[in-house]
Amino acid sequence: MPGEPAKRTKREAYKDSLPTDGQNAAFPQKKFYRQRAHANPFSDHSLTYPKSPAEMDWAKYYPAYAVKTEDQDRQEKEKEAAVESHDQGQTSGAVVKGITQPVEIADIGCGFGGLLFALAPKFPDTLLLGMEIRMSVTEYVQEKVRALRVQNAATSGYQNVSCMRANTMKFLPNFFAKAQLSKIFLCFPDPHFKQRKHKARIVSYTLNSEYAYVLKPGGIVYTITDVEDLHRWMTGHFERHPSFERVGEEELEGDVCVEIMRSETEEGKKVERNKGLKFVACFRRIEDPPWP
Ligand SMILES: C[S@@+](CC[C@H](N)C(=O)[O-])C[C@H]1O[C@@H](n2cnc3c(N)ncnc32)[C@H](O)[C@@H]1O
Repeated sequence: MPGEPAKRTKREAYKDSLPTDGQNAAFPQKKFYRQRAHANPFSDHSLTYPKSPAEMDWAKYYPAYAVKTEDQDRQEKEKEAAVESHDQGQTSGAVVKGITQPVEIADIGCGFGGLLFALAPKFPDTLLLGMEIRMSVTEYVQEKVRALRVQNAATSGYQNVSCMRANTMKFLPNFFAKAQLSKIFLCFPDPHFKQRKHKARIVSYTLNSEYAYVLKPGGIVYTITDVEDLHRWMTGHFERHPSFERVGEEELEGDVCVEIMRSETEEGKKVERNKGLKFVACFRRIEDPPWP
């Protein structure tokens, strides 16, 4: 495309100009991280992912939670046991490598991270992870996490939030063990309007089974969209799934996550500006789903 090389050069120049000492407190400039809206979830993005959740080294994402050397032996043993039970098809449990506690909140398709940055101070003792397929967008969130950690060094703020590049449609169970997560957010997922593109939607019966697998019983999937057809699609697929029940309106009113999801996501703000509608639906992971 005409103009592309110049744009790339500016982006590269900006990135090269960033200080490398890790102490830069300035927020990244979004304009240098914008990327075309859709990445194909079926193409090979040469993504790296662990063979199993027990193989994943989380320390670089949450350095303040890195395990001390004396705990490493114990963790290695737990990891070996977990890998063994995973290979045998048993429950692996939320054994994590490199950090002291597992990630519990996942924002799938986190975009520029607005939800994560608003949730992190509300859940200071919980680890939150954004997962995003677009490389530049992931880099933006990672840079912003780094800047927020520098700005909040005195209070250790934002050490509990991180972001990784991942295609969750392909690799979610590689990162999370059975019953590890307490909340999953699916905020303003790409609508993929055309019928032949519906298979790229991040809600489907099969993907819902993966969400059910990584969620604790009682854990919640939060969904929000401005596309009514997609809202009906998501609601239909979750309501039909035996592992989920819909959370009632009354309960949602008192949930701070719903409030944040409506107001703090980039897409939510855009819809607000355009005076559009927002459809919210949440689903609880049932403890003992009925046998079909
Ligand atoms: C419309 S944006 C919404 C961003 C953000 N959640 C918000 O509400 O502002 C959808 C995001 O999901 C990401 N995405 C789509 N498919 C994905 C996948 N399979 N794995 C990870 N991220 C994905 C896209 O790259 C995009 O950033």
